[in-house]
Amino acid sequence: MTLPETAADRTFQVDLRGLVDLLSHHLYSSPRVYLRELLQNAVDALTARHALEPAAPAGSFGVRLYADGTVVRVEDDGVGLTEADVHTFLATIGRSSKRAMGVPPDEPIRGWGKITEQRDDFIGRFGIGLLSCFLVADEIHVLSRSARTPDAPAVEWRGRGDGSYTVRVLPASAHPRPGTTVTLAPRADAGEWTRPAQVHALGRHFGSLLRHPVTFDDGTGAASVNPEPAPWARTYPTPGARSRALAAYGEEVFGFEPLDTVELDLPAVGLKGIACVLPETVPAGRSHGHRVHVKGMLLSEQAEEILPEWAFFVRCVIDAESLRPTASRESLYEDDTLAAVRDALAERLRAWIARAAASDPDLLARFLQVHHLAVKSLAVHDDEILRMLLPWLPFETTDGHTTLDEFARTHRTVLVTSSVEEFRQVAAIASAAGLGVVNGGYTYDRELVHRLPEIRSEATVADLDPATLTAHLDPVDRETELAAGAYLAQARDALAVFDCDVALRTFQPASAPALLVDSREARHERTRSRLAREQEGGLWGDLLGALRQEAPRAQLILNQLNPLVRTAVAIDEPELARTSAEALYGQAALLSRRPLRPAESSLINRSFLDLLAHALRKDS
Ligand SMILES: Nc1ncnc2c1ncn2[C@@H]1O[C@H](COP(=O)(O)OP(=O)(O)OP(=O)(O)O)[C@@H](O)[C@H]1O
Repeated sequence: MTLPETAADRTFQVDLRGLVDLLSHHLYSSPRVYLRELLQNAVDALTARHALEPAAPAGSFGVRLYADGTVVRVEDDGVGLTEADVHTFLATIGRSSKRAMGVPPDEPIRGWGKITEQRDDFIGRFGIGLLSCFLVADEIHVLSRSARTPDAPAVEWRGRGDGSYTVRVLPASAHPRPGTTVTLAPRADAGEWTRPAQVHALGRHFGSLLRHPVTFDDGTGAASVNPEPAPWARTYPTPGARSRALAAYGEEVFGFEPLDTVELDLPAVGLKGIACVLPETVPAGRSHGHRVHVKGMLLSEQAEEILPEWAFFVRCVIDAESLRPTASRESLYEDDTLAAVRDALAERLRAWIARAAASDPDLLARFLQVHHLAVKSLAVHDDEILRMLLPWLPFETTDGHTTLDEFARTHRTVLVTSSVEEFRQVAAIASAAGLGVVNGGYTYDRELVHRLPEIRSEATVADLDPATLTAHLDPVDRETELAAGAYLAQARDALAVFDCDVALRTFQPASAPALLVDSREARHERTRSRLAREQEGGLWGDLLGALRQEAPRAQLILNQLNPLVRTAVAIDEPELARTSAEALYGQAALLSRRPLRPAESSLINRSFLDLLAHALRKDS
């Protein structure tokens, strides 16, 4: 088959209904965004008007919203449109007057210095925002007069959802002043988004921080939508009044009373705002969106990209000049500016933590009480945070819940367990023996405690193993040891099935008859050895055998200070001696609160029944 010599060039046809459907279902989160897009176009038009008339005093041009239940109108004193503009920009989907004047979309933004020069002037850039009006109306009516040519006529554009439009040139008197008026006659099913009260609420929601005057009128009189500048742009009589006002604003926006409010200010990108520290713990990894305004206009309430993941203990409201929103406006364009903003804001939060650590111990304590897990996860990867905060972080220790700093002052060697269960086993006895032990069983804790010598060179940190503990318990005198020899041999024999050694020591509290010292690694090692023995010769046996180390044994340490133990070691009935050793092992295993193995459970049962039988026999 041969192709025709001259293939005629054709133009794509766009099915506007399909496109609007795509936008409403996949780009915009709700039909209410139509008002955001109209407001944003008005703001961009005001920006262009100020660029055209730089001498005009700030506030001389504004935006007026009107809704009376039958129409929604957005009127601005912006730069307006000529007839040619209408054809080029309004009637061509995807074409925007702002891209030509702003930063070209693909031009890379370089370092901080350049960002100031390359600041985007406009919020819009994709040339599709106006289409969002079709989410609530079938026709968009635009009446405009250009400020660029003072004696220009007015121009009217009617665009319809079916893709057709009309343009008419009207006498200047049809729009006496430069600017643009967009009017929508809402569809019956869009009443929810176009009722006067809703338009007013949406106007306040999206436009409360706009720097141009915005009013709302429902036919009964105009009221300001943004009567006051952003809370951080106001002046206050005292620094205290300022921080109270910022906290109150944070509470109004997020619905919680911030633990503290951090002021954010990055002049290089014209960014100002606040970070509100959450007063309650949030599960790590739960994302909390931040409110991002660009040139005062609220674009996103769920932006996550402005802070690194570790900063999940704050929620921010920011207003920036030059962050670039994506077409949906609900997130931000991932460019060098955003990366630099993220780094700089993270730095501000670090500085806040550092300041609290250095000069506001009360605040730091309240912060760490709520967010220590977040800080621990941060400190593991961030040396600076580690250096600043490790001494202040709370840990479970043999001195109760305390900071590492305090703990290291009373204990030259800080011992750390590798599991919560080990800590439970040894805490009381270790502390009676004068040892300082930290529970290293919680996420990050053991790793963090081991890094203590990096910031306190005089501190020594070691893992607590059974041998260390036993070495710190007082031995009994030779005579007592000899007298107990026969009993200890019986006990060792009875407990050999559990790979458990038996020793006699004296330790406090005297009420504790026995201590079972065992570590999770030791138990794993023993399970591995047992499997290797059972599988001897097979492939698994060889593999497990190769992995086998000298299996560390558990140790049952009997307390010579305990009256029951003193009686037990004197038993001369072999059966009873075995049963009492098993019962002491069972009780110590129960106290360790670790899960019992089936053999241990049956041992506890058996020894209990045996002891009961013995007691009853004795009575009869
Ligand atoms: N109120 C207005 N005043 C002046 N020009 C306007 C106004 N509203 C729209 N326009 C013109 O219509 C064009 C298209 O507007 P639209 O909202 O569809 O896209 P955009 O604002 O350029 O980009 P985005 O899709 O990112 O919002 C604009 O670029 C602008 O030239």
